[in-house]
Amino acid sequence: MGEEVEDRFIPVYKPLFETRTRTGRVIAYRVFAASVFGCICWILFYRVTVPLENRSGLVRLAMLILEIWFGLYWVITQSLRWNPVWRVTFTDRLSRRYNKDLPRLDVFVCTADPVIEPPLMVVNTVLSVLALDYPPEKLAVYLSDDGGSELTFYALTEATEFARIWVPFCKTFNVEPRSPAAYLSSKASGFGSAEEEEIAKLYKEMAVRIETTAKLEEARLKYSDGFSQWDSDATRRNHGTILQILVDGREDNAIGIPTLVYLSREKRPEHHHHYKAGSMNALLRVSSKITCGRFILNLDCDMYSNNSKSPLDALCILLDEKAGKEIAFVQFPQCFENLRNDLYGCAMRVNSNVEFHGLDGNGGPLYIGTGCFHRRDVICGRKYGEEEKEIEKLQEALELELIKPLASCTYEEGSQWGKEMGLIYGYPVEDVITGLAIQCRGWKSAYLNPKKHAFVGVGPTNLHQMLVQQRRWSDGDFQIFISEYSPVWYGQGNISLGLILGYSRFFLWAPSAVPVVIYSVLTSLCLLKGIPLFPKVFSSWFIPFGYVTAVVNVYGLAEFLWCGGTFHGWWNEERMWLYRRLSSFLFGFMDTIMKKLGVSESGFVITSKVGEEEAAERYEKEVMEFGVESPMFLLLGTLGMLNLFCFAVAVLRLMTSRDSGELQKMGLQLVITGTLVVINWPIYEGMLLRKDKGKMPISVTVKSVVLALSACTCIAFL
Ligand SMILES: O=c1ccn([C@@H]2O[C@H](COP(=O)(O)OP(=O)(O)O[C@H]3O[C@H](CO)[C@@H](O)[C@H](O)[C@H]3O)[C@@H](O)[C@H]2O)c(=O)[nH]1
Ligand SMILES: [Mn+2]
Repeated sequence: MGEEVEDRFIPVYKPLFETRTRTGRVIAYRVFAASVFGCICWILFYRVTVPLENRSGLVRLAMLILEIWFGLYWVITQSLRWNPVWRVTFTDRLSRRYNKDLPRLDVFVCTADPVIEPPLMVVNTVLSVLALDYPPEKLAVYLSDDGGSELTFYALTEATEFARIWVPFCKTFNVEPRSPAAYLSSKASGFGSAEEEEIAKLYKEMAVRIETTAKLEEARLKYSDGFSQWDSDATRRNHGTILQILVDGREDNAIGIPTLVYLSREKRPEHHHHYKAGSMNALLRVSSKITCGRFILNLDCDMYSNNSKSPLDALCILLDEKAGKEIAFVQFPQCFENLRNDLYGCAMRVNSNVEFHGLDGNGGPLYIGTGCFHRRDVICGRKYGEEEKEIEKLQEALELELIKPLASCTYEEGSQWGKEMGLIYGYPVEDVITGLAIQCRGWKSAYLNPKKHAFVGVGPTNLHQMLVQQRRWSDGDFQIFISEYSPVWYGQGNISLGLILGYSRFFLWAPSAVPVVIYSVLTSLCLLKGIPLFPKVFSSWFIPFGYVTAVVNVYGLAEFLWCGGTFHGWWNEERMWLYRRLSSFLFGFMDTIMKKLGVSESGFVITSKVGEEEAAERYEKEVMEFGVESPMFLLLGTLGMLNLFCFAVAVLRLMTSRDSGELQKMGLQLVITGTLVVINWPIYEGMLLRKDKGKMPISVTVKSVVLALSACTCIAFL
C-alpha cells in the first residue's frame, strides 16, 4: 500500500512519443531482398562469362555496364526499406503537461504568384491554420507574398474579417477540416445547422468579393497602412518591403484570433531573391521581432491544414524530454486531394507510406518544404549539443519601420544568411539541402504519417507541369549530390550510411535517366536487328532475368496496393516512372551539367495550382494532356515511336519466320519492348488519333516520327 502511494508522487517520465518497428514484415522483406540480390549477382555473372550469340562484345559490355548500374541503384534503394520505423504520439500527455503553456508557434505560408496560386486558395490555407487547435495568443500566421500582389493582400484583408467568424465557429462546433472551402465542399449534400448555413453564405460572399475584387476600394481605406506601401510603380520584381500586422493577438487574446502578418519582402532587379529560400529567411527575421515562435511550421500556399491537432502531434516529438531532444524537425507527408486515379503519378504514395518511414529509421526524413515543423534556432544554425538560446523578450509596441529593413535586399549582404543560417541558397530544392545540412550538424528528424492527413494540397494535373516540376527536383537534387554538401562526403561521419544511401537514391534521379534511355533504345534496336540480348527463355540462365523482372514488378504492385492505391493507379505510376526518366530526369541532368559549366543558372518554375477548364475535363476522363511544344515531349515521342517501329518489325518477322527458336531467343526483349509500346499507348493516341486541343502538337509528331524512322533505318542497314 505504502509503496503505491509513494509511487504516485514520484514524477515518472512518460515519453510523449514512441518509435515502433514491425519486425515480422521487415524480416520477410529482407529475405525477399536477399533473393533479388542473389539473382542480380547471377545476372552479372552471366554477362561476364557468357558471350552473346552474335558475339558482339560492345553490346555485351554495354549491357554489363547498364546492369551493374541498375543493380547498384537497386542496392541503394534498399536503404529505404531496410529499417523502417513508425512514430506514435501521445497528445493527451502533452496536453496534461503543458496545458495552456504551449510554446509559441509561427506558421509561414509562402505564395508567389496570384495567377497560378489564386488568392482564394491562399486564404483558405491561411484560415485553416488560423483555426488550428492551439492557444491563439501562442500562434501566429505569416503570409509571405513573393508576388507582391495587391490582390493577395486584399484577399488577406477579407480573410482577416472572415476569420472573426470562422475561427470561433470551428472551435465551437469542432469542425474538420478547417479550410472553409474544403469543409464546405465536404458538406455539399446539405448543412446540418443554421450556423453552418450562415457560414456557408458568408464564405461564398467573401469568395465572390475576392474573385471580383468587389470591395477593393473599401479595403484600401480600412487597411490603408498596408495598401499605402505599394508604390505606384511597384512590380512583382521591383518593390520595397510591404509589411502589415493584420491581427496582433500576442497578449491576453480576447478576440481569440492568432496574430496574422502579411509580408512581401523587398525585391530589386539587381539583387538575387533566392526564391522560396529567400522568402523563408526574410520571414525568419521579421517574425523574430514580432512573435518569435520557438517552433515554426512551414507550408506551401496550397497545403491547408486537414487536422487541426497536428501541431500537438509534432510537439509531442519536439517537446519530449528525452528522445525528442535530438530531433530538429518533424516532417509530415505531402498529401493531395485533387489527383483521382493519379494519371500523372504525383501522389507519391509509396514515397510517403514506405520510403519516408525507411529514412526515418536511418536518422530521419528529408525536409520537403511543406508540412514541416522546425525548431527556430536550429534552422538558424544551432548545432546539436549546443544549448538552446533563450528567446528574446517580445517588444510591446511594434515599430514596423524598424522591422522592415530585416526584409530588405541588402540585409543579408556579408552575413551568414543562406549559408550557415536559415535556408540555404543556390539550389532549386532549398528544402532538401537545408534539411540535410541540419542533419549534418548532428540532428535527427522524425516523420509523422497519421491516418488522417495533416496537410492536404494540390498536385499537378498536367503532364507538362509535372515533368517541369520533376525536372526542377531532379536537377536540384543532383546539384546537391555533386556539391560541397553531397551526402557522400559532407555527410560522412555525420549521418548514418543508411541515410547517405537514402539521400543518394533521390539525388541520383537525374543521372539515372541516362541508363534507362540507353536501355530502352538498345533493347528496341537490337530487337529490330534480331540481336538477342538475353538468354533463351528455356535455359537456366534465364531464371535470374525472369525472376527479377517478375518479382520486382509484382512486389512494386503489392506495395502500391498496400499504400491504398488501385491497380489502375499503379499502372499510371509505372508509366510516369518511365516518362520522368525519359524526359524530366534527363533534362534535369543536362541542366545540372550546364550550370556546372556556367552556361546557365538555377531557376524556379512555380507549379500552377489551377487548370484550364477543358484540360481539367480531359484530366477527369484520364486523357493525357500534351498540347505544348516541348523538347521533353519531342524526346518522349521519338523514343515512343522508336519502340513502336522496332516492335512492329520484330512481330512481322516472327510471324513470317519458320524458325521456332526465334521466339525463345527474343522472348524477354519482345516482352520489354512490347511493354514499352503498351505503356506508350497514350503517346501514340496523342500523336495519331486525337483531335482535341490537348493532343500532341503536329510539329512534335512529325519530328518524332522522322527522327525515329531515320534512327531505325540507319540501324537496320548498318
Ligand atoms: O520565388 C518563389 C518561388 C516559390 N515560392 C513558393 O514556394 C512554394 C513551392 O512552390 P511550388 O511551385 O508549389 O513547388 P513544388 O514543386 O510543388 O514544391 C515542392 O518543392 C519545392 C522545392 O523544389 C519546395 O520549395 C516546396 O516547399 C515543395 O512543396 C509555393 O508556395 C510558392 O509560392 C516562393 O515563395 N517564392
Ligand atoms: Mn506545390
